[in-house]
Amino acid sequence: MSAERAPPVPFDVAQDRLMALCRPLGTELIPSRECLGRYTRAGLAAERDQPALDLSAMDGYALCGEGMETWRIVGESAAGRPYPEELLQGEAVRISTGAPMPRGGERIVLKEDAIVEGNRLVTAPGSEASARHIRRRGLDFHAGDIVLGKGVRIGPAQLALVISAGFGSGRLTVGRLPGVAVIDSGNELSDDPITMTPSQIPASNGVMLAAMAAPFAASVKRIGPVADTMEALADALDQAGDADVVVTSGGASIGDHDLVRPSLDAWGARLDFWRIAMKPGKPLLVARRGNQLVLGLPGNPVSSFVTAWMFLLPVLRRLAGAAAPLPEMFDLPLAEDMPAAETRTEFVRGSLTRTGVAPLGQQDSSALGALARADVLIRRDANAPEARAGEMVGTYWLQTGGIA
Ligand SMILES: Nc1nc2c(c(=O)[nH]1)N[C@H]1C(S)=C(S)[C@@H](COP(=O)(O)OP(=O)(O)OC[C@H]3O[C@@H](n4cnc5c(N)ncnc54)[C@H](O)[C@@H]3O)O[C@H]1N2
Ligand code: MOO
Repeated sequence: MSAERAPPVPFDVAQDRLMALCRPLGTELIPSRECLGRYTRAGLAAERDQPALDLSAMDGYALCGEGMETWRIVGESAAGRPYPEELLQGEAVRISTGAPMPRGGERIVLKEDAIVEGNRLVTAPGSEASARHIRRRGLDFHAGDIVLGKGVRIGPAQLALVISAGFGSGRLTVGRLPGVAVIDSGNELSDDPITMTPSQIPASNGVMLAAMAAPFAASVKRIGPVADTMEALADALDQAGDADVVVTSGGASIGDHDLVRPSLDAWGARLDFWRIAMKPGKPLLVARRGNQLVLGLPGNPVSSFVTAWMFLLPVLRRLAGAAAPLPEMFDLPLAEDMPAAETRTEFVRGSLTRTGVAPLGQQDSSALGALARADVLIRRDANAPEARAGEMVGTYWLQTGGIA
C-alpha cells in the first residue's frame, strides 16, 4: 500500500512510537547555578539539613521557663548571628525571623505580644508564647534525602532547592540539550511583510517553532523560508548539519509542491511514519537519518503549533532526559455542549471560563488569532459522542507547555 493510502496512525500510537525512537542524549557536568531548564539524570540527595538548626519563624523573643510572670532579656539572636550562651530559666533573648533558637530556648512570643520595659518582658494579656513559631532542624529536608528525582526539569523552584540542598558552588550532572534546526518551506512565504505581495504569506511558523523549541534546546538554527524545490530543500537540509532534531514546516501533505518527503529521501533520511489521525495536524511525518530525527510538520500555522506541542516538545524533553516528556492532560468540565467528534482525535482550541472550558468559535487550522486567545486544547477522542455542558473533558494547559 502506498503511504498516501495507508490509514493514518492513531494519535496515541504515534506519540508512543515517537517516544520509543528517542533515547536521552549524553550527560554533562555544569555549574549548579546554570542548570535552569535542564533535567536531572539521577536522583539528587541533599548534602545538608534544611534548616540546619532550629530557627525562629517570627520576630519576637525566645523564652526559657514556664509559669513565670516576667522574663529578663539577656541578649539577642539575629539571623546569621546566634546568641552564644545557653538560656536559663526566666531568661529571654530578642530573636528575628530566621535566627537560630538559643540553647535552652523553648518558645517564642511574638514581638507584638510582648510588653517590654528596660530588660523586663511580660506577655500581653490573652497572648501566649508558643513552640509552633520554631522551624525545627530538617523541617524541609535532611541530608541524604532525595530532593529531586531522576528526569525532573530544573525550573526556578527546583533551582532554589538545588542551591539550598548544598550544591551552590558545585556542578551537577544533567542531560545534554539537543541541537535543533527549523526549516520553513513554501514558495508563498516571505520574511518581509513590508515588501511582499498579497499572494505571499508571512513566514510565521519558523519563528513560532523556534520559540517553542528554545527552552528545551542547546541551540535553534532557523533556515529559510526556502522554496518548494528539491534543490532548495536539499540545500536547507545540508544547512541543518548534524542537528539532533530537524523540524520542517509545510510541504508535508500530498500536493504537487509537497516535496518534503522526497527531499528527505534524497538526503538519506528514512521515513518512520507519516499521517496521524489527529485534527489539526494530519500530515505530520517522522523520519530518521542515523541518530538525527526529522519531524515534518504541516504548514497550516495551527496544525504546526499543535503537532509541535504534541510531538516536537516531547521529543526535545525526552532527549534532554525528562522522565515524563508527554503533555499532561487534566479533566475539566465543559462550559457548553460540543458536537460528536470526527474520525480523528481532535484538539479544539478553548478558553477557560468560570464554569469550565469553552471551545472558541474559530477552529480553522490557519487561524492564529484564535490560537493566540486559547488557554487550553480540549481533547476529543476519535468518534467520541456529543458532549454536554458539565461533562468532564480531557484538557491540556497551553501556558505550562503541558508539563505542570
Ligand atoms: N488533497 C489533500 N489536501 C490536503 C490534505 C489532504 O489530506 N489531502 N491535508 C490538508 C491538511 S490536514 C493540512 S494540515 C495541509 C498541510 O499541508 P502542508 O504541510 O503540505 O502545508 P502547505 O501546503 O505547505 O501549507 C499549508 C498552509 O499553511 C501555510 N504555511 C505554510 N508554511 C507556513 C509558514 N512557515 N508560516 C506561515 N504559514 C505557512 C501555507 O501558506 C498554506 O496556506 O494540507 C491540507 N491539504
Ligand atoms: O489537519 Mo490539517 O492540520 O486539518 O489542517
